[in-house]
Amino acid sequence: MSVKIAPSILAADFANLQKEVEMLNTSSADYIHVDIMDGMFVPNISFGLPVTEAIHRHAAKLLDVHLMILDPDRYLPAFRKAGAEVLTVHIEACNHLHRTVQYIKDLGAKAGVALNPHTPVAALENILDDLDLVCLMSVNPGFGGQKFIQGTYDKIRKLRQMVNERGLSTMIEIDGGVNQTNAPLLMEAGADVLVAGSFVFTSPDPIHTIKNLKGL
Ligand SMILES: O=C(CO)[C@@H](O)[C@H](O)COP(=O)(O)O
Repeated sequence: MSVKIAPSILAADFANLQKEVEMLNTSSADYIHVDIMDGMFVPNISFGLPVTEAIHRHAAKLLDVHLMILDPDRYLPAFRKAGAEVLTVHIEACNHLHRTVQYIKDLGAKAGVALNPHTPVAALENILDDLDLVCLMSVNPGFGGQKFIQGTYDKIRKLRQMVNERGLSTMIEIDGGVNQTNAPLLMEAGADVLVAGSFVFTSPDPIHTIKNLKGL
């Protein structure tokens, strides 16, 4: 099975958001990755609920919502209502992660947990069995267009081993600095989903770029 691609809408032309979403609808993308930044957990503010709801209104793809916000429990029902199919919270932003993950599931969404580059995959030891997705950040979160951190490969291999040993179907998602050069290596290391922002949206033909990233 080919890797899933989740173009990050953060890199889209916000002045033509409907057009950008419609373009993704015609592509082989599997999800639309929606980056929510609060200016507190990460040093940037992106957009929030009304924009997510507007993306959902035009999207034929599932929304993979990445909450880079402190105390995300406050907003989980609202983002679910706005169209999130996957809700991913940061391990570094949750005091009671197990409760947060159950809350996401109770809302009927798939539960994801993201790890910053400095956080070891061993931190997932007691929560992994409950997760639908783990997002390994391959850049420090907050901005698109950053350089891929090489140490990510080792984290993917370790996590792939944990997932396989437990017989889980938890997806491994890689987020940040993904491009045509590292995509095959990320797949080989064990990634299931690749988030790609600037590489897709700054390319002359995003539909073709998405197809290439998938290895089709
Ligand atoms: O969450 C983030 C950044 O915090 C990512 O989703 C980026 O938006 C990916 O963008 P590129 O690195 O592919 O440009």
